[in-house]
Amino acid sequence: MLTVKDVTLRFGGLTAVNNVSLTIKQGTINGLIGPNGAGKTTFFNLISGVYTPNEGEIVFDGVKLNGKKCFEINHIGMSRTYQVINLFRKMTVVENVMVGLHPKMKSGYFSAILGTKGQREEEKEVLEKALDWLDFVGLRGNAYEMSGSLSYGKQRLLEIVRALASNPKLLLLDEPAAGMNSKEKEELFDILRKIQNLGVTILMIEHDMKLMMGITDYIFVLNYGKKLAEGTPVQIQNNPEVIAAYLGED
Ligand SMILES: Nc1ncnc2c1ncn2[C@@H]1O[C@H](COP(=O)(O)OP(=O)(O)OP(=O)(O)O)[C@@H](O)[C@H]1O
Repeated sequence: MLTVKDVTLRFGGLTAVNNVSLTIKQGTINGLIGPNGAGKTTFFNLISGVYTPNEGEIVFDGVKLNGKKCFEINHIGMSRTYQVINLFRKMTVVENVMVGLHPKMKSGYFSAILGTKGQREEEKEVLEKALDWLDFVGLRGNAYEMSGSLSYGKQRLLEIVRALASNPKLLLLDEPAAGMNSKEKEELFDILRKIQNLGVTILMIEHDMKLMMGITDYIFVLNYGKKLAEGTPVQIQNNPEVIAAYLGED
């Protein structure tokens, strides 16, 4: 569903992503790992349209992405979360999810201003859908709290569900478990499985190796901008080059 071919991105003299090729299969959970500065977030920024590659090609669901803007890529079915939490902190939890749903609303700008019956009904539908999504990640009880007042782990879940609300085919998660305690990580594990069961493909950056090795079908390893290895979690854990560069002997 996603094919990246010989992609390179340079920041001046620094080659942050260096001739990387990979393929992601529909319905799988994929990990992207590697040491700090390896180019993982830059790689996410490339496939989600924040940057355009200097060289190479990115094809998603049959569409070439090079040169497309983030919102266009979102429309064709890719959504993402960020390493730094990026919620509307002064909006309620449910409103944050409604923002994720709004691009799908049918009624136009003028009916929104005039508050027509159709528009009010659609708002109600959007609210109900948003509440259903909150149920999906166990946040319905927090629906009317300010999102900025949620615990860190819950804010991460809210980011994920907001990204999911636009019904992506591919979901990119940048360090979803960062700052979570072990109970929250267990919940995240179950939620990731549920997302996979919805038919959504996942690519995630994560430093928690227990979570990564337990949940992913396939892992890609970056080191100094280059792809060092790819394989199943067992293959990656036993790869001497990956152990030397990133995982360590333990
Ligand atoms: N906008 C930018 N301008 C210049 N250099 C950048 C920019 N963004 C990232 N870099 C550099 O590109 C390299 C890759 O960074 P990137 O953030 O993609 O790594 P990462 O693998 O995500 O690291 P981490 O695990 O620390 O988040 C680093 O050397 C970084 O300093």
